[in-house]
Amino acid sequence: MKQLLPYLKNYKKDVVGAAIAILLSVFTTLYQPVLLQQVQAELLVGQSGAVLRDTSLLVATGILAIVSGVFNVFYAARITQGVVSDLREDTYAKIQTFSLANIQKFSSESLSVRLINDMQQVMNMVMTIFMQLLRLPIMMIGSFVMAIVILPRYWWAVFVMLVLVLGIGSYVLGKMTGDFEKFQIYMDKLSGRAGEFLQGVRVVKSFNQEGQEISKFNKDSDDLNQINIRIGYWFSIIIPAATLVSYLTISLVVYLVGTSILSHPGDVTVISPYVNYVLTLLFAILFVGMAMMAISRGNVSLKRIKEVMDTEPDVVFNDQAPKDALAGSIEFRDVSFTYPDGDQPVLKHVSFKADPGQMIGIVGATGSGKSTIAQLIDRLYDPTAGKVKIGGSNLKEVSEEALHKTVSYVLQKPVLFSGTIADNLRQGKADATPYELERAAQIAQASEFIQTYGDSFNHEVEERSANFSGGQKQRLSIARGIIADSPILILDDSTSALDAKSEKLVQEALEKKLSKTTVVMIAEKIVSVMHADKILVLDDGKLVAQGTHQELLKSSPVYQEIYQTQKAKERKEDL
Ligand SMILES: Nc1ncnc2c1ncn2[C@@H]1O[C@H](COP(=O)(O)OP(=O)(O)OP(=O)(O)O)[C@@H](O)[C@H]1O
Repeated sequence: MKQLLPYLKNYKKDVVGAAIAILLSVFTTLYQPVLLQQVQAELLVGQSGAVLRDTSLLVATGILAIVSGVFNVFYAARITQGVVSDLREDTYAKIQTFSLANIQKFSSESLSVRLINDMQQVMNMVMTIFMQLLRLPIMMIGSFVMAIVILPRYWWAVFVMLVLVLGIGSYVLGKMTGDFEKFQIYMDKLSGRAGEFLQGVRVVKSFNQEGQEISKFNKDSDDLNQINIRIGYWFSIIIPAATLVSYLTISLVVYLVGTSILSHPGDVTVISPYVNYVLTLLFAILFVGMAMMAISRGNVSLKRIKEVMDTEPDVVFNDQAPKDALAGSIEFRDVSFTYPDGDQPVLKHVSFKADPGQMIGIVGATGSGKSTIAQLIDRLYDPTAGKVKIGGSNLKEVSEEALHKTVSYVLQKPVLFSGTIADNLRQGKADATPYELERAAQIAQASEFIQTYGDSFNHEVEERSANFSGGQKQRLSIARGIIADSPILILDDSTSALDAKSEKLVQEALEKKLSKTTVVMIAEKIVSVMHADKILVLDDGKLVAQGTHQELLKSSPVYQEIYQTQKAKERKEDL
């Protein structure tokens, strides 16, 4: 809860407004039964002037209760919206500083549940605090004291009732707290499941896996339901049990007052306000129970948000370093790397150099560590051991801006965002001119299909880029990578969905038009990189050979094997 205090400071006036409104509202609630008792007593003795005065006062306190209630809601809502939206923005900004390793540790689904569902729970908690928390203890103590003051002879009845109802409430709340925690964890799981299905919907459909996906989803949904039912079950016990205890107390007191009315005739006027105070006490306790539930639930969520806020980004940039682009050289010096959730190194003592303007090919079996090298060049992760340098500087000493100006990374799986084609290309260079858009599209062999759209670069990309083929998406993401004219361009198997002719055209265009750019080309097929200035051969995380195609054919058995296997396969396909 301490975590919310700095946010509350921005809403001091609203907090004061809410507190004043609550105090007024509590005062009117507790004062009304006293006025009622006075009116009854005055009616019995026929004091019509006093009846009129106190009835008017009763109406006035009623109006005050309504007005203060409205103001209370107004201020509480302003505080809640303000505090939670500030907290949400800060949490989102914090997530933006996370490295891939940070995100992987939480899982992207859990982060989105924390940003949306957990924030909603915190919102309920803050609203409850400013609507109920100050009011309820005063109401509880006030109605308890007033019930004793107006009927002191039976003080023990209301005391026993209080103990019983509080006992039931704290027992039930204790049972529920663990379930709130489980609820949020099941929410993470369920939204992870839904996210995975939606991302892989094509695979699910083509492999006819809908039935299996539905049963997995239903199982997680049932688990969530079970928790919800259990929470509802405890909730359904607390209200009838507490109400029963209160009505038994009232019946007992009415019976006791009835049997002793002759010796205490004044008690007639006490019954109605007494019932009022006992019921106020009951509702105050019930609302405290509900408020405690909202608070305990909100606290669970706040703890989950705090975990995000307290996480230090794994990758920290040097903000003091120059912001200009660096030269296009790359050096790996004895680099080893293990993924945060892995137990085996996926890169082992890798060392190589690339000079500005060179084309570097990286080949190796699937899972040999090719993409990992690319991710280390773009500093998505830091090496576990060794150094990665670009432009002669250790990446740990480079500013984030300089790195992003120097390295352009075209991912293995092309990702486009909803918006127009131009919007997507301009993610590579925000102020790209139409000429630059066209040049990048031509190099990536995307120009031809873009021109088939009447609206050309203004053609809309649908959500998850569903209106483009795999090859078109790859061409557009290559164009986005090219447009910035960065000194280093990484193409991570980025031409795999292109036909052989288009792939060759992209390579020729890259060689001709980006001759000063250091291109790191990761490829499954050797034919895609055989013209590179240097080819790195990876085998199970180790750099087993490096050199030109001709050199490797002579010196590297691994390279020869890959090349011969691929050639044999090609021949078979040609037949
Ligand atoms: N985010 C990750 N977390 C944990 N392990 C990972 C992660 N990404 C990759 N790996 C593991 O690291 C190893 C190297 O993966 P990498 O993606 O670098 O291989 P690759 O040579 O690019 O493979 P491919 O040709 O199939 O793309 C693999 O064993 C893979 O399972």
